[in-house]
Amino acid sequence: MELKNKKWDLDKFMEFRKEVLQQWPTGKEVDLQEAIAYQKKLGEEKIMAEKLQEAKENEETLIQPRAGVALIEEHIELLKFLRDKGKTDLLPTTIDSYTRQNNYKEAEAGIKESSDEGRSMLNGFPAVNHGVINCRKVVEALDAPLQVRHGTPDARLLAEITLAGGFTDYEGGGISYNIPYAKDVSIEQTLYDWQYVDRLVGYYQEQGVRINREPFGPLTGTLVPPSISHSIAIIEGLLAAEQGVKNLTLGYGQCGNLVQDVAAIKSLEELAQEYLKDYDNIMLTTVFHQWMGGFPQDEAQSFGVISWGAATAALSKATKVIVKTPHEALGIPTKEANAEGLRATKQLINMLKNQELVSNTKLAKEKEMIKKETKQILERVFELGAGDLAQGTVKAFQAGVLDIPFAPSKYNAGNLLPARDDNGAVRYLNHGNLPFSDEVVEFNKQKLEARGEEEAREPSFQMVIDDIYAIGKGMLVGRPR
Ligand SMILES: CC[C@H]1O[C@@H](n2cnc3c(N)ncnc32)[C@H](O)[C@@H]1O
Repeated sequence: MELKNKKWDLDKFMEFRKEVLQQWPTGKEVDLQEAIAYQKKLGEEKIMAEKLQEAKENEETLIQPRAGVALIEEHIELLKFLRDKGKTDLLPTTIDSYTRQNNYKEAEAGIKESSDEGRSMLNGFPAVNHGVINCRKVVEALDAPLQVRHGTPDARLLAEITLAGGFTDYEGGGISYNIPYAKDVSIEQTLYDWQYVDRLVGYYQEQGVRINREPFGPLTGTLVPPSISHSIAIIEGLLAAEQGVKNLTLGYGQCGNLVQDVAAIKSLEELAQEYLKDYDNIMLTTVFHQWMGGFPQDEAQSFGVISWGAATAALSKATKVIVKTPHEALGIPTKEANAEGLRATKQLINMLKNQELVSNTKLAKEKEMIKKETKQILERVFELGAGDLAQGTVKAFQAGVLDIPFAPSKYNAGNLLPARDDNGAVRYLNHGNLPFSDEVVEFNKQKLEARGEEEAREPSFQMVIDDIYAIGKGMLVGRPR
């Protein structure tokens, strides 16, 4: 495998497809030309890029849940419920964990078990096993765009089947679905495999079919500083654009301090436009994920966290918000709980329509620092790759120049330690090998020292631990007992 950030030529891509489509019998159902014709016949209400572009133009924030169950009819019923009772604008199909590990045999067993038990024995929809025809049943039963949400390092066959099946948006990327999800999968391998996915989307695009791509913004979802998630999002966006992707949603996971989170979404959009300027006609949107870390057990408190995420998404003017449920601390939500999270979110989005956070010096300062940190990271990534972003990314992880907090992957340095400052904004307690200027290091240090003074304790690893549990315990900043 020779990894470089260069658009795959068609012959190479078509050669690889033969091997990918043999990985499971349903691969035989994929006929690319037929699939393109099928996609072109879809009603506009099913095209994600259309809905996102319209929302962006109207400065609306659309809402979308996560949802997926094992069997087809039940999955359709669930999604219809979320449309009717949850008033969701956009639909997901969350894929089960076996499929995410390419373990289609176990997924098959799970389908049978679910049908025997009369309830979902998988934590998502096993789209590869169901195949193209059955994916189309789901798409045709609903009146909204469907996006594949998962966490799959090798997502090539899943992409082939779901795109041929009429899904119009595909989440993930070679970093964002590897480092936070896998222990021992090389970055070189997943960057390469995701070039295949993006080349497939680029091929649909060149045939006139708009498929949207959404790198997974939140990463480990635990105190990830904005400049880290922005660096990964922009790298995955650039790698996708090189393969011909034109419709991109870049994402960010809520940290919890309003000014920092609004600054994060606005800086993400501005940075992405800057870095993507050499690619024509990119339709860029943003997604804000409601808090991805530990939730309170108490449902009323959970609605507080959900509403805070909804308010922040609206004030940041993100194109869409991914919604949590009051069952977050318990596990997979019931369809009722899922719909409640959506209705609570929609209430806030509606109440905050046409309102915006007053631009002030604090917001400007946060944007400035996020941009500085992100640019300093990306500049080094390009240097390490001698101008090749894919090579630079591999080398940056080896050097700890890219480093995602609390990631399970052995390819992640894990030197970085984030902690909240006195206002709850996420700062670098230890920036590891991130290539930050003295000014940036000093800025983060001072913010944490100010908290230390308030709490009469030195900034320390204990703060990190306290912050990880804080929201679950009803706080934002993990104050000492
Ligand atoms: C990324 C993790 C998030 O995805 C959610 N999730 C994972 N699988 C499902 C599922 N099958 N239905 C609804 N939500 C789900 C989980 O509750 C958590 O909020």
